[in-house]
Amino acid sequence: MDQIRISGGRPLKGKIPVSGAKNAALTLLPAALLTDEPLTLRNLPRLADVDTFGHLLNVLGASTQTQGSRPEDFGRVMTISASRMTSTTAPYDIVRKMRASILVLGPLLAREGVATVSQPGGCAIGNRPIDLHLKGLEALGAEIELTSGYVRAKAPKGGLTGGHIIFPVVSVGATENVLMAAVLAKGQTVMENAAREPEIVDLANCLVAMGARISGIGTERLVIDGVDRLHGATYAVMPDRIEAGSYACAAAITGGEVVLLGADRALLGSTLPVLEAAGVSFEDVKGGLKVSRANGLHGVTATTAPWPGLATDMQAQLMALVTVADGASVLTETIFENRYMHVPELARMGADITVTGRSAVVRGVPKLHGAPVMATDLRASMSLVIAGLAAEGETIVRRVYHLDRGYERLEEKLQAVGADIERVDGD
Ligand SMILES: CC(=O)N[C@H]1[C@@H](OP(=O)(O)OP(=O)(O)OC[C@H]2O[C@@H](n3ccc(=O)[nH]c3=O)[C@H](O)[C@@H]2O)O[C@H](CO)[C@@H](O)[C@@H]1O
Ligand SMILES: C=C(OP(=O)(O)O)C(=O)O
Repeated sequence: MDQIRISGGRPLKGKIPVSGAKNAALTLLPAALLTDEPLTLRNLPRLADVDTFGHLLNVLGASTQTQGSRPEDFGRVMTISASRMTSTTAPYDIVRKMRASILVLGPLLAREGVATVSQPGGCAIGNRPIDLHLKGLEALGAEIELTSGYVRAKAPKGGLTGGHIIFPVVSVGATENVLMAAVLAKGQTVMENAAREPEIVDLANCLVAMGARISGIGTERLVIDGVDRLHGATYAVMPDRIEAGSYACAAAITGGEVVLLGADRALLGSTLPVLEAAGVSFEDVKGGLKVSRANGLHGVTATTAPWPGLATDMQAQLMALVTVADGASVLTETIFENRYMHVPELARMGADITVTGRSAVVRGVPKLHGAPVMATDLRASMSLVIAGLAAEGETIVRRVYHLDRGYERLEEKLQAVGADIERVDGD
C-alpha cells in the first residue's frame, strides 16, 4: 500500500495551483441527475471521491465523459448525461466508500419519484446522522422507510410538493439534499436556518444555471420556486478553500512563502482571521493569495462552526500549525464529536496536546520530530503531512488513500514548491 515519505525542514517556496473543491464537486455531480440534458462540470478535481461518484452515476444509468484531461493537467472536465435512469438504488458498496453518495437521494426522488440509498453509517470523525435530510424530504411529501440498512423514499402521486422547513441545526448535507429535491417540486419551498457554506452557494448557482428558481442564495433562508424541468448547463467548480487553507498552514509552518493560485480570501470566511492570529500572513496578489509566516507562530483560541465560522475541515491542519507556536492554543470542535484522530499521531511527533471533551489544549513545542504515523480520515492525514513538512527527520504517513480522497496530486504540488516528499511503496 502506498505511503507518503517526507523529509521535513524545507521552507516551501513557489506557486501551488488550487484545485476545484471536493465538497462542491460532490454536490454538483448529483445535481446532474435532475435533468435529462447534459451537465458539463469544469475544474473538477482529480480525486478518488470524484471517480467514485462518477461510478455511482454510471450505476444509476447516467453516462460520464471526461475531456481534455492530459495527465499533466490539474482538474478535468466531465459531462454527465442522465437522459435515462436505469436504477434508483445507491448500493451499500458505493455508499460505504463515500458518504456524499447520500446526496443522490433528493435528486432521484425529485426526478424519478423513488430512491433507495444505503444508509451511511458513522465514520472515523463521528456519528453523522441523516435525520434532517429525511425530515426535510418528508416536508416535501416524501414517504420514507428505513429497512435493512437502506433509506427507501417515495414521492406522492403527482410528485413532491413545496414545503416549509426549519432546520434545528445547520446541516450542509441536508440543505443540499432538500435544495436539489425542491427545485423540481411543485410550488414553493422555504428552508430556514439553511447552511450557507460557499459550496452550497456553488450548488445553488449551478442549479440556477440549469433553470432553477432560487432566492436567498448565500443566506440562511432559501426560497425555491419549483419548475417542471431543468436543462443542461456548463459550470465551473469553485476553488477548494480547504485545500488552500491546508497549503497556507504548510507554507507558514515551514517558514516559506507560497502563492496559492486561484485562491480567494473571501472563500476562507473567518478561518482566515484565525490563521492570521496564528501567524499566517495573507496578501492578495495577481491570480491568487500569497501566504507566508508573519512574525512567528502564536497560540490561538478558536472554535469550529458552520460558515462563516472556522471550518471543521481546517481544525486538524490548524492544530498541526500551532503545535510549534509560541504559547498554548485551545481548539474546540463543535461539528463532530470525534474529530481528534490526529492528536495521538501528532503526539508521536512530539506535539503536546491534551483533549478534554470537545476541546484540545495544544502547548507549543520548539520542534517536532519525524515519525511513522497513520490517520483514519482525510484532514487528519493532511495535518500529519503539514507536521511532517516542519519536523526534523523523516515522517512516513500511512493510509494515503485518505489523502487521495481530497487532495489532488498532493506530493506533486508540494514537490514543486521544494518539499522533500514522495509516494513510496509500503507494507
Ligand atoms: C456545518 C458543517 O460544518 N458541516 C460540515 C459537515 O458537513 P456534513 O454535511 O457532513 O454534515 P452536516 O453539516 O450535515 O452536519 C452538521 C451537524 O449537524 C448534525 N446533523 C447533520 C445531519 C443530520 O441529518 N442530523 C444532524 O444532527 C451533525 O451531526 C453535525 O453535528 O462535514 C463536512 C465534511 O467534513 C464539512 O465540509 C461541512 O462543513
Ligand atoms: C470529512 C470530509 O469529507 P467527507 O464528508 O466526504 O468525509 C472532509 O472534506 O473533510
